Parts: sequence; structure tokens; C-alpha cells
Amino acid sequence: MLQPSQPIYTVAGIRTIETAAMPSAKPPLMERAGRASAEEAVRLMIDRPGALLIACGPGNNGGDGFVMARHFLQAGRKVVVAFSGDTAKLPGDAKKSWEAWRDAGGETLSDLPSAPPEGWALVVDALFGIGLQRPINGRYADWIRALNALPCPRMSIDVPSGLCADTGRVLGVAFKATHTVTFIALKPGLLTLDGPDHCGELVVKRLDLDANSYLPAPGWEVRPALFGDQFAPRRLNSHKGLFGDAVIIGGAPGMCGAPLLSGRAALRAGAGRVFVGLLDPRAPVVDLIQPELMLRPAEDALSEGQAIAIGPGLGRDEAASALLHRAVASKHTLVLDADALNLLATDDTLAGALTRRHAPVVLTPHPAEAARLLKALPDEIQANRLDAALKLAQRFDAHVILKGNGSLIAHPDGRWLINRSGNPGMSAAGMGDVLTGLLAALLAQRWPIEAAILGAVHLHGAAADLLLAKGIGPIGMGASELPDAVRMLMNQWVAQHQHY
Ligand SMILES: NC(=O)C1=CN([C@@H]2O[C@H](COP(=O)(O)OP(=O)(O)OC[C@H]3O[C@@H](n4cnc5c(N)ncnc54)[C@H](OP(=O)(O)O)[C@@H]3O)[C@@H](O)[C@H]2O)[C@@H](O)CC1
Ligand SMILES: [K+]
Repeated sequence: MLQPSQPIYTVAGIRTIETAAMPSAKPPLMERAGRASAEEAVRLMIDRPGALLIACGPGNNGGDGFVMARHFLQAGRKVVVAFSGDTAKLPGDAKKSWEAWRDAGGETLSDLPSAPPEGWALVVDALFGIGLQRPINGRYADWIRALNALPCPRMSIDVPSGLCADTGRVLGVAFKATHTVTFIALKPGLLTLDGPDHCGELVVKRLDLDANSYLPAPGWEVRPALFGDQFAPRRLNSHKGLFGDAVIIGGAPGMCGAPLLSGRAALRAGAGRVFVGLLDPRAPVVDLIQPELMLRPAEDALSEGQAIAIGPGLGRDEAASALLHRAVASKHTLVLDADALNLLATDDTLAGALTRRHAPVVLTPHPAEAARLLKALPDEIQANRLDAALKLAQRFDAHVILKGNGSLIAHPDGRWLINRSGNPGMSAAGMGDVLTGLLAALLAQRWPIEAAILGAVHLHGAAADLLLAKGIGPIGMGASELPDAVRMLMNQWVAQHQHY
């Protein structure tokens, strides 16, 4: 059975669910959250006797921490609570949790204690959750830095303190958790930008709520379950025509490597035939390492295949622009990458033509390309990647893959997803070209557009994860090493499919 995809809600959505569920929730949500955190903590401390430290903040995240502390106290475990706020100012639920902690005999320290000689069994961050409003500084920042330096497992409650739950930005300083227990549902900031670096292992505790019954999920994580039905075993009676023609266009003088990488990836991902159209008049006529590729002058390749991927190494001169205009005017499904995106960013006529197309368009920008397309700075894109992906999808009426840690997929109708596969080995030249080739191959094999996008993005990262597990990376992982790993994964998934 493939693991189902989990829903993702922004903070506004979580608040809506909480508000709707809270009045009738018995036991109250904070009790459930604190208990769920304690259960998870027990798992983390299985081989670690000794005391645990819980740092509680001034809001309801701190309230969860007090509930958790009470469970450990009542179970006879040594637990130390640090809280530097004013208990009189705690919000209602958190105040009740503090009172219950106090009534159970618990005490709070107003500053972080030094660690016992044997070290803490676990350090718990219950400082700030989804209510973080501004950068952390002063005492709380000092606490977070000190906690981050402790050599023990570190668990965050709901969201690592200092991380923006919507965007994954670090506001001032952020707790670096080895484990995060998040409530009700995933939040985008846990999955993209700096989120994964601060969450460690991420567990969702739904608190017995069916979030979707209160508010349909706006976003989902990318999982093979969403495209797994494309992995049907091939018929014995098959021929290459069944698996389509992938077409990749690019390769201006001096830049033929990029489309060749895409082409090699498309072959390994199962396209029946792969055409690579090259702009360079002196381009090779055969790829001696991969002679299956059919190299063509760029113009000639435009008339082939079901879908065209254009952009790798395309350059930005007049010939490149003319080719791109012709591709956009075609009836093919289009994937625009690299220089195709850079040309699009400065050509309003092209942008207009793109939005008038009937066949689907996929844009695959990295943050700098996204910035050019939205006439913004890369930092502004990264400050809210979800927002940027949605804006691009709307502006160009296209499917968008905003690459980077936690690649975002935005559909033109406003739905979005976040991919969780991949690793820093992918921070290398040519990785984007491979993604484009994968997309071209899945489209050639007539995967529906959304399945092709999710499949390509997930496979791209999963192939890199496979290499990482074998010690091939993160340092020195090469884009040209990815396609073989993609092939292995796709064949494994087809084999699994046969057992359903
Ligand atoms: N509601 C529920 O039913 C449930 C909620 N649950 C839990 O509650 C969490 C959300 O709680 P929350 O809304 O109270 O926000 P929280 O993250 O504790 O922070 C707010 C406090 O921090 C302060 N503050 C903010 N930024 C700051 C900064 N930079 N530096 C310093 N202070 C700063 C802010 O002060 P203010 O901005 O008002 O001055 C306020 O005092 C959620 O993540 C989950 O863990 C669960 O129990 C499930 C049920
Ligand atoms: K926290």
C-alpha cells in the first residue's frame, strides 16, 4: 500500500479548524496536544534515563508544554520547566494548563538551568508555535541559542520556535529540532525553505480531528499515491510507439550539454523515442555516450512528439526567441525551463500568447528565474515561496514547479502541493535539466499532466535520495548519475504495482 498524501494547511486554515473544533472538544485540544507530545517524547527517550527540560513560552504553545510536563510529573519522571513570562498574562487555555501543572506539584524556573552532569534526556521547545508574530530577540533568542547547543535530542512542539509556519523563514533565530510534533495537519513552512533544516523528523498528530471536515485542505504533500496508478506493468505485446516521443529543445552554441542531459533522463524514464533539437549549427549529430538519442536541428524537432520541453541551454538570442514563439504557437503540451523562462520574463507578447493557449503549460523556475518572471528579487520569492508559485500560476495560467528545498507545485486553478523528496546533493549543475527530461518522458508516455508533474518532481528527488543512501552524495552527486537511479525506482514501483 502506498502511503496516502497528507493535507497541508496555512496558519489561517489551522486557526479556522481550531475555532470550529474547540467549543465541543472533550478533552480540550490543548490537553490532546500535550498528551500527544508526551507520547512522542517517551518514544524519543526510550534509552535515555534522566530528566527532561521543557522550555515554555508566553502563549498556547507554552500551554502545550505545561500539559506535557504534567504527564511526566504524574508518571514519576523528573521534568524541569523553564518559563520566563508572567503567568497572569497567559491566554486562557495556557493558564489552565499552568495551574494544573502547579496543582500537580510542578514548579517553574524563570531562567534556563544548566544541564545535569549526565545531560538532559530530552529538551523540549514549547516557546512559540503558529502564533509567532515577529523576529525573536532578547532573552528568548538567548534561550534558543543555548538550547540549540545542547548535545541531546531536541523536540519542538507544533513548530520549531522562530520558524514561520507559513513560509519556512527563520524570524531572527530558530530552534533546531531533531524531532517536531505538529498538530492537526502539516503547515507549508515545515516543508519548504528552512523548515526541513529545523524540523528534523516530522510527525503529525491530528488530535482526533478530521481537519478536512472543517475546511477542505488547500494543499497536499506530493506522494507516489497521487500518481502511482500510472505505474501499470507494460503489456507483453508492446512497442516503442506506445511510450511516446519526448522532445527536448535547447542547446545554443556552447550549451549542448544541458539538453543532452534532459534527453538522457527522458530515455531512462521510459520514453519510447527521444528527440533532442539543438540550436548550435555545429552541434554533434550523434551522442556517442547515448546513441539512442535522436539529435536534430532545433527547428526540425518542433514538429515531433506529444509534448515539447524547451529551454535547457537555449540561450536568449533572436534564434532562441523565434523558436520559443513557434513552440508556444504549437498545439503541443509545453514545458518551459531555464532560458525559455528568462525569455518569457522580458517578452509580453509571448506571455500573452502563453495565456491564450489551449494545451497545458508547465513552468519550472528556480527562485532566480521566478524572480525575473514576477519582476521581483530572489529573496522576495524565497520569503514566501507558496505565494510566489501561486502568483506565477495565475499570471501565466500555467502549472508551476518552483524548485528549491521543498519544491512547490501550483496549478492554475489555485491548488498547490509541496514535494518532500530530495537532498542537498541536488544543489549541482544540470539537476534542472534532468527534471525537464523526466517531465518530457512522462508526458510522452501520456501520463495526465498533473500526474506527470508530481511524478517527475517526486522521482527527481527520490532518485537523489537513493544515490545519497548509497553514499553517492550529497558531496559530488552529479546530474548525469540521476537518470539510472530514476530508472531503478520506476521499475521497482512497477513491480510493486503488480502486487496490489
Ligand atoms: N488554540 C488552540 O486551540 C490550540 C493551540 N495549540 C497550540 O497553541 C499554539 C498557538 O498558540 P498561540 O496562538 O497562543 O501562539 P504561540 O505560538 O504560543 O505564540 C504567541 C505568544 O507569543 C508571543 N510572541 C509572538 N512572537 C513573539 C516574538 N517574536 N517574541 C516574543 N514573543 C512573541 C505573543 O505575544 P504578543 O504577540 O501577543 O505580544 C504570544 O504571547 C499552537 O502552535 C499550538 O502549539 C494546541 O494546544 C492545539 C490547540
Ligand atoms: K515550538
